[in-house]
Amino acid sequence: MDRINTFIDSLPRQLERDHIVPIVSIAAATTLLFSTYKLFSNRNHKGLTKIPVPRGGYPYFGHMFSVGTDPSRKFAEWHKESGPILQIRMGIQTWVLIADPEIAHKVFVTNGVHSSHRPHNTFTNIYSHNGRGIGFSPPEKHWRDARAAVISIITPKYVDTNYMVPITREASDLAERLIQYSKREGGGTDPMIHLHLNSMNIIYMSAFGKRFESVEDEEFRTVSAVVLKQLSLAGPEHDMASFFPILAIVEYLTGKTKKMNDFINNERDPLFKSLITEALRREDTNLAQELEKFDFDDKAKLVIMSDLIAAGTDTISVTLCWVFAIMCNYPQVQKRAAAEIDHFVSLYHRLPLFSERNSLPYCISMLKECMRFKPTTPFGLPHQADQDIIVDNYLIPKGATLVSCMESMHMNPKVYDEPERFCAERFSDNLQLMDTAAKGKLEGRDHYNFGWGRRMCAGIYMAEAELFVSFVNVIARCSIEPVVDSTGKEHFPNIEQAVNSGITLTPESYKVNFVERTPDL
Ligand code: HEM
Repeated sequence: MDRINTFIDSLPRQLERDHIVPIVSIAAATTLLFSTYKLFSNRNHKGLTKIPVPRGGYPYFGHMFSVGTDPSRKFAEWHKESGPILQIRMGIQTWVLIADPEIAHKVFVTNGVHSSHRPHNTFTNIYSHNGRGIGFSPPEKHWRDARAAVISIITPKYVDTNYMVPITREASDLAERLIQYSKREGGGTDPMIHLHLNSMNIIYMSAFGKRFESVEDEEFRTVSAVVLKQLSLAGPEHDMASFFPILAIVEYLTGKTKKMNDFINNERDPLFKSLITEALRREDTNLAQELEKFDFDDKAKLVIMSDLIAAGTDTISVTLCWVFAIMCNYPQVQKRAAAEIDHFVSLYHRLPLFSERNSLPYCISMLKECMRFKPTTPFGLPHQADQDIIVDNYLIPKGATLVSCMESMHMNPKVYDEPERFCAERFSDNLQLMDTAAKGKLEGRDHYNFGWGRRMCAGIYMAEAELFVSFVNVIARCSIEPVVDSTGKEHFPNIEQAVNSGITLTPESYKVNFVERTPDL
């Protein structure tokens, strides 16, 4: 009951507690009736193994209050106790949590036809104008067309021909900015905003044919805020009504759903409309122009562009933010990576291109290990089963939200030796492109950050090109060092804690010094 009271206390202040108690009680009664009905109407699945249910479930609320503020850690704890596949209830929703890549492969790839929907979410429904675009649309014709249109301008060949110059220029600017801001600010700089400008400029150039000069740019700040707000609102914590339908009343009374609608209709849409109009007038080819060749309505075009900017910005900056934090904490690894880059430069008097990545095997393996060690998203983007699925004799019920638990998967001792240890050479025998590894056989996968099956990330090649080129440029120019306070104490970024930012899992905000070691080449 304490947990229920805590929950009630946490609800928006505009609603008096006295109003909420009856609402929640009605909800509890409704669900009890609903559960009883479900119990009697359930089909008989004789001979199947029941998916283990972790401790901590409560009537009506299910595991909602046991999940706590760090669901990724909690799920990892449950997996350790109860196994690699678990079933929990989150209000009226059933979630199936998966920590074993073999099971995930069977669920998302072998049974991909029935495991590629996205679960209902109030915000993503508003965001996507009822299922338009790629990321949150049902796996039907519109999604296939939208995905194909976007993939056509981020294929490896297209990226090599069209984006390598901007990627390299942005990476060089990033290194310079990090050095200058470290000098200017004294006491270190927080790299996050600079990383955001770096990844935003690349995807912005390809989508709209324009870029921003500095992190102070007014428009950059506006677009950046819209992107981050979208990613944050898409998190399940903003969607209580999908777990407890009765709370739709609360969300209506507090105006939460209206605020989401207002944000999309009055902020996101006008911004993207004007960006598209501007992009269509440009001479250089960009995605906005490419989309004109397809039969999408205006809203669909807008959502596709919004998907691309959201998918290609924060994911890259969060990943690099972890990489830099890890480098500062592991100076010997950083030195070895720098030595490998310096060796290339001493031979060719220039930095390596992405197409020459095989000359830097230590850096490739180390980047993969960073992504294994600190996953970019806690759960990828959850899928949903559109019919009952049987895997390893377990019944995954129709409608279940399917969650790939990245942290648990990446710390699974069945897959990785000594998973808790950061081991930069771990992938020395698997230097293939992340794109090839993700799309190939299960045994050849390096990590699972890019998700699964039909909904797998559409931009893996571009993502790795950005990560590699940005990393090489920064480490070639400077060393990443801890901030030293007036008593001489060194302060390292905290890599033990992660902050759940909706879809991504970011490091706690930190400052480090990017100390120049070589001039720009
Ligand atoms: C480190 C960088 C990135 C990470 C970790 C990442 C991760 C992911 C994940 C986990 C998904 C969901 C997969 C699933 O449902 O199983 C996804 C989807 C997607 N990603 Fe990425 N991504 C990254 C970069 C990019 C970039 C650079 C682009 C585009 C240029 C991109 C475009 C997309 C798109 C369009 C989807 C939606 C796919 C669909 O629903 O069909 N991503 N990404």
